[in-house]
Amino acid sequence: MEIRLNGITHAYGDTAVLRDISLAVPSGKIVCIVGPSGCGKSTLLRLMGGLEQPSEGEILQMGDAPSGCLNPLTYIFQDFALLPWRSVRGNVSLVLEDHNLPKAEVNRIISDVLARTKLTDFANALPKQLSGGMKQRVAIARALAVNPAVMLMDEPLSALDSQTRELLMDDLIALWTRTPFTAIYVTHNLAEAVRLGHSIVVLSRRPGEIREIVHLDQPLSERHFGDATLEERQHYLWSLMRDEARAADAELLDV
Ligand SMILES: Nc1ncnc2c1ncn2[C@@H]1O[C@H](COP(=O)(O)OP(=O)(O)OP(=O)(O)O)[C@@H](O)[C@H]1O
Repeated sequence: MEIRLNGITHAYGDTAVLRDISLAVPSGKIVCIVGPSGCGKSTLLRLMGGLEQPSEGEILQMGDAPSGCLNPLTYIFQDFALLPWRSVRGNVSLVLEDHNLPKAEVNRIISDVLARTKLTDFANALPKQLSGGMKQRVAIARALAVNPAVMLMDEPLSALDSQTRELLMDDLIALWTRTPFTAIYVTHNLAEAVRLGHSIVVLSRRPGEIREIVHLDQPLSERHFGDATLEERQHYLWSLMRDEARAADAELLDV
């Protein structure tokens, strides 16, 4: 399934947050969204997920969801949002409970997503026993369990330390390489954007407008930490954002 945004403009009261955003998120690709603090990245994700309606413009879902899709649009947040009293398996099974699936199918799905996220040996552990990186892998397993058409990822790695972030990026690349998924990935972190994005949408400061869409052709599986081409792209992104980020920072301090 592809998502298309046509002329999305959004305001909260008198505060203009997004202006005239038109964008296509192709099936099987990861589109990153970067931009200065407060430019409307999370708002854009909420609009795409249908949690809020835009003031102007339309958001289209084109094409069919994948077979076996139980929830077309699924969020992954930075705070994991796990139920502390449920095991890893119990947190994943939660999203399958209202779908009247045969028990054997539920077990098959859970075993599959735990294997894909390397959590099989931790199926019975409670969240408090897990590191931050493992907790986020549970959240990813839970998202994959519903076989979503599009994953809406809001700063999914930003609560993790830099080494764990590297490991999770490798995991996400391995997951995507095995079975390509469609994702919109909001991040502050330009290193994440150039590692994971097939394209990177650079927003201006609020009200967020598209400054540029940067396309990266290098296959995800060939993108590695310290890669010179990626570093060059990262510098380019920062050159697009630097002045606006400084202005947005000053604006926030004035409030
Ligand atoms: N429900 C709301 N009601 C009123 N204003 C809101 C609401 N949600 C967000 N805003 C405002 O809209 C603007 C954009 O917020 P948003 O969280 O989308 O930006 P962001 O780019 O994701 O920010 P950050 O980079 O800090 O995570 C901010 O000024 C924020 O205060």
